[in-house]
Amino acid sequence: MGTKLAKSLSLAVKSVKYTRGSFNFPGVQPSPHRSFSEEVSTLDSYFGELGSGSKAYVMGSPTESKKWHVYSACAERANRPLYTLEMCMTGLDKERAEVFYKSRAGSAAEMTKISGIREILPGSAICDFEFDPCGYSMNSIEGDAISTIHVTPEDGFSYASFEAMGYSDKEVDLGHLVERVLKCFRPAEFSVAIHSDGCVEESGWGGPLALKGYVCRERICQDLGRGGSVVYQSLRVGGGGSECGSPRSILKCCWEEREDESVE
Ligand SMILES: C[S@@+](CC[C@H](N)C(=O)[O-])C[C@H]1O[C@@H](n2cnc3c(N)ncnc32)[C@H](O)[C@@H]1O
Repeated sequence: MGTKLAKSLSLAVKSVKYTRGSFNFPGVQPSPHRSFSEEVSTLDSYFGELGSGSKAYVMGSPTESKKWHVYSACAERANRPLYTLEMCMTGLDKERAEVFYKSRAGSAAEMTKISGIREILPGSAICDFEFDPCGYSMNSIEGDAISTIHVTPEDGFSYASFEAMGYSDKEVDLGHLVERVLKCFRPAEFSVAIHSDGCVEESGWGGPLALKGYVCRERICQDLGRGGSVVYQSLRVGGGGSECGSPRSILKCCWEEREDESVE
């Protein structure tokens, strides 16, 4: 995998990060995605010896069904902090989701425009793609920064993801960026995970998100050693937020512990 490819190019792997939310349908995932423990074992077979070893966490309190999974292995700290923003959105507003049906918008370019996606990062160059009969993906680039969006608009299991890497707290206001993304999809629930090679919590992107119409369910900060840090926040429409939980380390000996990844 990555290590072999790097060696064939006379390069060495410096750092590895694998993250994901909770699967909507955990029971139908193929190997090695049947559990996070299995994913970690597979990743460790390639990267487990990198630096001082890997770190793996399931972030989210026991009362929350949705978790954030993080695997990190790092040989050395990066010279400058690189920020990654990941948003997972479920329960998309039906009207907003309809935009991603070919019957409604004929082309990917049209979907990009009428959904509001074009306004999220206005300076970026977008390569978009529409699926038949529905669904949408785009990749974009802006200088050193990239972003990507994938939309599954089907009612009952609608989902959209937004990921951006290379933008920083100095140039982009996180609250405004997240608001522009939310405007496109109006999800009932969503999470925001920010990773940086430095300390996210002390950066301009590390504070609690205050977004009109949404309440925070939980907010968790996790240090990843040489791998930097992650701030994970989970929000939902309206009231009824829950208390913040603590991250649960599943390092090494604890991997066989089964986690309940099902989503109600
Ligand atoms: C945005 S795509 C997922 C893209 C993602 N990069 C992937 O490869 O899984 C998911 C949406 O496209 C629709 N779709 C239609 N044809 C598809 C295909 N051949 N492969 C994946 N999704 C497809 C799905 O029903 C869903 O609404």
